[in-house]
Order: sequence, then C-alpha cells, then structure tokens
Amino acid sequence: MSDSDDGMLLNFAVPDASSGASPAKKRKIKMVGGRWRDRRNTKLAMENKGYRGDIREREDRKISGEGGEKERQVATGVTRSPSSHNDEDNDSRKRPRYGPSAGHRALPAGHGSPTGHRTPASGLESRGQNGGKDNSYVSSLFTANPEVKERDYSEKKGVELKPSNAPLLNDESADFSALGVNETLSKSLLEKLEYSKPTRIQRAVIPTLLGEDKDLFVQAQTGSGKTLAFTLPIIQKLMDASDGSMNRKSGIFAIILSPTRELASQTYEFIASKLCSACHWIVPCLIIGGEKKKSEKARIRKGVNILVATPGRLADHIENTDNLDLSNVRYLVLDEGDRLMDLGFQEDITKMLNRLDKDYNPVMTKNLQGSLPKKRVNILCSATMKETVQKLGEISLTDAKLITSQSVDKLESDEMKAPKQLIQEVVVVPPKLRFVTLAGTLKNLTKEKGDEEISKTMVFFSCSDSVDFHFNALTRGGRLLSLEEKRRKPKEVEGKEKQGKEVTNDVSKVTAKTSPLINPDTVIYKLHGSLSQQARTATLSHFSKNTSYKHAILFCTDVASRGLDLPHIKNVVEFDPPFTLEDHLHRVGRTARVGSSGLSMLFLLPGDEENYIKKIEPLHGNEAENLRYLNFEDVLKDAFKEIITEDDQKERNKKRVDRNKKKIPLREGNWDTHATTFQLELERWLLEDARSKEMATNAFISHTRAYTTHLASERDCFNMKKLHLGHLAKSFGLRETPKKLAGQSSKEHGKKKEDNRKKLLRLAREAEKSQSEEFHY
Ligand SMILES: Nc1ncnc2c1ncn2[C@@H]1O[C@H](COP(=O)(O)OP(=O)(O)OP(=O)(O)O)[C@@H](O)[C@H]1O
Repeated sequence: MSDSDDGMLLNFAVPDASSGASPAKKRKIKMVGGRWRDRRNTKLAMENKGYRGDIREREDRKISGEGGEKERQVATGVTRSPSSHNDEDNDSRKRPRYGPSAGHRALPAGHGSPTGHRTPASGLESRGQNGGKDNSYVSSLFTANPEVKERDYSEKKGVELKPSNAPLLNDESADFSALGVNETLSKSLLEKLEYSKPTRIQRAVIPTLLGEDKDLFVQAQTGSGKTLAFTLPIIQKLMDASDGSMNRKSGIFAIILSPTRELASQTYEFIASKLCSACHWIVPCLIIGGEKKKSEKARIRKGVNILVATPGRLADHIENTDNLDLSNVRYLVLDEGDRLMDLGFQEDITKMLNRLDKDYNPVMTKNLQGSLPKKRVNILCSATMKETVQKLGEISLTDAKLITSQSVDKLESDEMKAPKQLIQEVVVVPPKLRFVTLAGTLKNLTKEKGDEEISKTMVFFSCSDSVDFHFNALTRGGRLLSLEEKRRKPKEVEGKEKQGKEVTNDVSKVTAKTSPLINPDTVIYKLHGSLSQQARTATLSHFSKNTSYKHAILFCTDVASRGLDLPHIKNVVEFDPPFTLEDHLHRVGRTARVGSSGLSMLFLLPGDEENYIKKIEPLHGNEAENLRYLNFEDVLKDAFKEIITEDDQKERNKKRVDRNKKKIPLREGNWDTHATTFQLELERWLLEDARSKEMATNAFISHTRAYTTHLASERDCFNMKKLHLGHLAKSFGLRETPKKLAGQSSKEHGKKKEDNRKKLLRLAREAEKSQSEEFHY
C-alpha cells in the first residue's frame, strides 16, 4: 500500500451528516480502498456496531461544552503536547495511541513535528477511521504527505536586482520633448502624472508612431509603459490635426481593443482623465457591455473620437448599431494580442477588420486630414510572443515593423522575461496543507513591519468557484467594508468630496470583507468573471483606491492577470499554477511595475509539479538571485507559532504552579498544532453549514476540472492522474472521498450507474476539451 492511502482512508471514514446516514438504521455498506482492518472498523461502526454517534453530533456536543476538557481538545484539534505538559497529563494512558506503534506509518523525513513534540497535529492519528478510542475525529494534516525535495532555502541577502522596466532616469538624451512630444503634452505628463522620462519601449515607439505611418508590432515586458507608448502619439496626432474645429461629432479616429472589460476600463480612464485633460475636445468612449446596449448606442450617437472596446461588444455594435460610422478610423490598436486570440476573439476581430476596410474613406471630414495618416495604422501589442499573436499579426498587420525594448539599445533580450527586479519564490506544499499554507502566507505577508507603506497582494486561483470558496473561508466572521469606511475615509475620497466631485462609494456592490484571521488591518476582495459587471468594476475601484486598510488582498482568476495596472501591488501569489508560461509572466507582472520592486510566489505540489521550476527558470533572468525557494514548514512556523509574552507566561505560571507545583518554561512553538486547529475549524464550519459545504465541493470539482486544462506540453508537470484527490479534497476542508463528492454530482444529474472516479475524470476531460472560460476567469 502506498503512503498516500492513509490520507484516502481518512476521507471516507467519516459518515456525513448531510448524506442522511443514520446510525440507528442498519444498512449494508460496501467499502472499497484502504486497509482491510480500517474498512472493517468503519463498516462495523457505520452499521451501528460500536458506532457512537455521527461526527456532527459529537462535535456539537463538544462545542456546546459537554464532554469536558479532553473532548474539547479533540474537537478543536488543540491537544496539549505531551512533552510540554507532562505535569498536567496524568491521563495520558487514556489517550488514543499515536504514531507508528498505533499501526500508522512513520512520517516521511522532514515531516514530523519540528518542535519535537508528539502532538496529534504532527502526525499522530487516532485509532480507527471514526476517530480514536472515543471515536473522535483527529485531523491527519501532517501525516502521509509526499516528500518535498530538499532545496537551498537560505536567504539571499544584499543582492541588488537592477530594474529592467523603469523610466530611463539617467539618460540625459531621453525626455519626452526630445522624442517629438509637443510642449502641452510633455508639460501635462510632468505636472499631472509626474513622468519626467520615458521608459525604454516608449523611447522606441513614440518617435516611430509620430514620424511614420507604419503598422507596428510592439513587444515589451509587463509594466514597461506600453499603454502610454501607443496612446500618447495618437492623442498628439489628433491634437495636431485639429485646427480648433474638431469636436466629438468629427468622427471616430481611433479604436483600441482590449481583451477584458477591466483592461478596457483602465485604458479608457487613462486616456480620459490623464491624457485628454490637456485636450478636452478629444472625446473617448468606453464600449464593453455589462450595461444596457441602449445607453452605449446613445453615447455613440452623441459622437466620440476614440473608441475603447472589448471585441465581442464592438462586433455586436458593428452588426446592430445603425449610426456607427467607421470611415474615419486611422488607428487600430490590438492590446494584449495573445489574450485576444486565447479568448477566441479572432472571428470578431476579422469581422471588424472587414468592416473597417469596407467603410474606409480616404477623404477625411472637416479638413482634418492634416497630420493624420493617409491609411489606417494598425498596432499590435503584447508582453509575450507566441504563435497566436503571430497569427493575429498576419490577419491585422501589413508590412509591420517589430519594436521591442532592444530596438533602443543593444541590451540582452528581455523577450519573454519577467522584470529583472522581481523576486520569484517557489514553495512546494503537500496537497493536504495547501489551505493552511495559503492562510499562513497571507498572514506573513501582512505582518507589521514597522513601515507605514500600504501593501496590496493578488492571489490567483484557477477557477471562479475556488475564488468564492477561499474568499468565504478566509473571511468567515469578517464584516463589510462599509463599517470601516465610515470610521476611516481614504485620503483621496476626502479630497474629492471637498472638491464636490462624485465619489463611487456604493459598498453594497463591492466584494470586500475584513479578514479576522490575518492581520486585522487587512481587507480581502474577490474578482472573477461570474460576478456582475457592477461588482467587478466597484471591486477593482475600491481595491485600487482603498487606503482605509494597510493591507488589501485580491482573490482573483486570470481575469485580473492581463494589463491591469493596480497601485501598490507588492506581492503576487500564484496559489494555483498558471495555465501557460505566458500566463505566469502576466500574473507576476502585476507587481514590479515601472522599476518598482515586487515579490511573486508560486505554489506547487510535490512530485511532477516540481518539474515546472525548470520551465519558469529561464523567465527569471540569468541571475540565480531572482529565483528563491521557500520551505512550507517555515511559512507555517512563522504564521502559526505561538508567541507567549512574559506577562502571559506569568499569568499562566501562576495558575499552573498552584496546581502542579512546577513552572512551565517560556516557549514558542506548537505551530503544527495551531495549523491543525485552523484546518479543523474549516472542516467544522463545513459540517455545520450545508451551503458552505456545497461551495467547497463545487470549488474542489471545478479545481480538478480546471487542472486538466493545462497544456498537453506541460503534462509532465500537471498530470491529473497523478493528483491525490483525497488529499486535495482535504485542502478544501472536505472529509468525504472524491468518489463520494463526484457521486453527489452524478445523483444530481440522474446518472447513478457511472463509476464515480471515472465520472470525475470524464468531467475533467470534457473540461479539457472545451477549454471553457469558466476555469480561467
Ligand atoms: N514614463 C513613465 N514614467 C513613470 N511611470 C510611467 C511611465 N510610463 C508609464 N508609467 C506608468 O507605469 C505603469 C505601467 O504602465 P502600463 O500599464 O502601460 O504597462 P504595460 O507595459 O502595458 O504593462 P502590461 O504588459 O502589464 O499591460 C502605469 O501606472 C503607468 O502610468
């Protein structure tokens, strides 16, 4: 029997209250898998031979205070460590037998209790599948875990990582006016945005677009300022073309297509509030759906000069909006080209290109021809280069010029690389420990460091259901932001209120809760494609602007991985690995932008997934300093260790000295016990709350389905067949077997005969085929 079987046993041992299993009713129960002895014990127990109440009843009893100290310990998972509490532990013989001598396998090396204590939390499991001697349920969080390869975990200190996407501050010859940017715009950039020097890609793109009417393919690192590189010359060309007679009715001159609504909104905001403040007569407009088409049509009818849109919605307007005049379009920008293709917009884009070609009018209205191009200029932008982008290039560009950051100086190619100043950490975590390690990571990242800086963190999940589950699980007991907002208003909000401007403060639409588990000065948000557009917009706006809390965390899917430029993102956590290497670059690129520092952290499972490190290595510079390894035990130790102050200890000693005539030394530890308690609290929450349990089950199933959508070329790292589903289910707080979980879903659909494990795999394969958006957004 393999090591992993132990974990599976745990899961199908516990009768589920929600399944309606009654201990009083005798039933024939067929058990498969696991050890014969455990199967028999479980069967007897469930057939009411020796069975003493189901888990929920037992735990209810314990929670309500019946059963005394010993039962309370088991219910919460906080069982005193025998070594540190010998003085109190007179009844140790009555405890369940622990460890290998109780019929359980010894812990793999490095997975025992690091404190040296023999605690149930650290690999000590109770007898029988229903629990220990008293049928209690004891979590086996630290047992039977797969081994994690030893790596060099030493901290690399004093390594200077030079930024690769920063403005060229030391380059005397590079400033905006030297690139041909007019005085009004240069002044506005400096005074309103505080941009004194261009970045490398801006230095290459701006003069090209101002000087030539050529199609461009722009490729540069994340956070290198591509948006300004293409918007600034377009605005300047429109300014130059206008002799003062230009207004919103003059026509649509530029279309900017973005793959997601969030990115389109951000680009629109940048143009409208930043760039057009220097030329208020140029009118941009946002067309992204999520609101009534009627109001979008009304805006188009009123007149616009720059259209920022998502492809699907624009294609819809092209087909159904009568007064959409595209004859004047002189610039077409396809931003985040690879994503536009990945999301299947090729058809919409082709339709739009055909319509643009058909409508094109070489004679411009209102004598605006001036400095505007004689033909339409197409610009394709991407931080990554792959086949799909090249395909998009073929259908949209003619005789294009390729511009990369290296077009400026002969630097080493940064093509397909993360910013050099980014620190990439990798933490290999056994599946059962994923939830507690995530909570521990967030706790560590939001620790008080004595500085006043606001820090924001993005956590990426593979599917919407998983975002929902983790958001609820980690904000249980948290309250809505509105209460806090009333107490402490962000400075920007106060400022705007003074100016009499309207402030979006509709907190009912924001997906934010404080986290009672992590630093109390932390608020958690969630963002994915299944939320309403209002919730998505309000959430992003709050997350970006909120300074009420010192720490803000966004749980999201890849809907937030592309192009979003959110301030103060210090950390990115890839809790679920990315679906492609390009996704990895985009996700980590949310931090370390325009020269600032950043940390990203990738969670991997032990085993095949560790091969993924080899794949991301080349993306993180040549310096080994960029890529570091974290030991998951260190993360947990740091987060869950118990720190007792001198005062606490004095108080405790007073009581204990009286009873035991012995002093207990000051200690710091028991992190494994506390981590187990934390996990048990999650599991208990699901036992008590049917809706949350359904959410956890859906998250688990969606997660496994999403797992199969990893590329075939990465099957050596992400192989569904090698996933230990039982252990993984535990990280979603589920105690049932995967079979049972899949069974629940087959009953729902009336297909009772299909083998449940096969069903889970079939669902996964179907998902792989469809590559549905659901998983990624
Ligand atoms: N010259 C500059 N000086 C200082 N900041 C700048 C400059 N140019 C752009 N920025 C700022 O840098 C940030 C990143 O810019 P932008 O979003 O355009 O990057 P990007 O290259 O498009 O990144 P991604 O590939 O992730 O979409 C923005 O906040 C932008 O306002």
